[in-house]
Amino acid sequence: MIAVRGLTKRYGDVLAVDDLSFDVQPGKVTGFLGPNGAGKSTTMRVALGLDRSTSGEVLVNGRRCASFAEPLREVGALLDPGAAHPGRTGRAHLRVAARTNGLPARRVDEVVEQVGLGRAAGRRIKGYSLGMRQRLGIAAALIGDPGVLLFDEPVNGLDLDGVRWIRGLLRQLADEGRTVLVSSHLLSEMEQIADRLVVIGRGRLIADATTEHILSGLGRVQVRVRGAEPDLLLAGLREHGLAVERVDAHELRVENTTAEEVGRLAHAANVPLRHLSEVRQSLEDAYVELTGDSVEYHGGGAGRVAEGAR
Ligand SMILES: Nc1ncnc2c1ncn2[C@@H]1O[C@H](COP(=O)(O)OP(=O)(O)OP(=O)(O)O)[C@@H](O)[C@H]1O
Repeated sequence: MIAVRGLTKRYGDVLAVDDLSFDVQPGKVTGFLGPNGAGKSTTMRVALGLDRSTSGEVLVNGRRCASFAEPLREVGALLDPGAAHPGRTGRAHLRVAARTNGLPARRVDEVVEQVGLGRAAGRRIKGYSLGMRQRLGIAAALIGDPGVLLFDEPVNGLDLDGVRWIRGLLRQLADEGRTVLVSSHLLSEMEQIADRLVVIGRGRLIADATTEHILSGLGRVQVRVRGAEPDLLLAGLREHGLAVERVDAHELRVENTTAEEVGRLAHAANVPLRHLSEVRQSLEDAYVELTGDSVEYHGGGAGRVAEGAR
């Protein structure tokens, strides 16, 4: 389990993470979602003890990572697949990781097999494709058989086969009861992988709930309507408590209702209609709106998705 508690991280004038708190539970894939620069990598680096928090803390299994004598047995991470020494072979890279964490040499062969690195393990890392580097990084994350795993944008730059393989692996790791946190800036990717989502923007928490709950709250329906007398129609709809906005001189946009309801109210107000349609906002558009101005949404504003069913 991972517990992020009031985490704040400043780099000079840049507030990268701003009083962030959330839990990551075992047995589930938790997606860590936010636009570029939202603070995902910073949170992960602090969690791993690679960076110090300005205030607050991240606990892994109740302790700070820096306090683990053999950290790879507790927590594995894929942060920067380019970080391995290019002149070493993949196998040598993994041997160093095993040795410094008191792990038996056989773990090297086991993880090479598990990630499908095959014969490439004997080649120098500088000749690796991005996909092979990702697999090597994941092998290093898994080498200590840890209960907690952090993956920072693991599907970046992978082909479809690689993406499918990572999805399957994340699911398997969660099904084995491990705590799995995986970051992405793509809602479409997380939608397919994550059981829960922690959404951040500008370092602050925007949403923390099941993926299903967040998705159902995002793709809202709007009704577009054009009538013979827009002013009369607008007044008639507002009278019934509907949120109505003017799109232009002729068209109105009505939130959180159905075309049928708007048609019924227009009829009651005696306004002939020229156009009536329902538009479902795309999830990606909704996500951009949700994360676009996180300050506006923070603290229970209209766009904030609160905790729902677990
Ligand atoms: N070492 C650093 N020095 C200065 N600023 C930093 C440093 N690391 C991160 N930042 C800044 O902190 C903010 C959060 O960055 P971070 O990399 O954590 O975001 P992210 O959500 O992981 O984004 P991305 O998806 O682009 O990786 C950004 O404004 C970034 O420029």
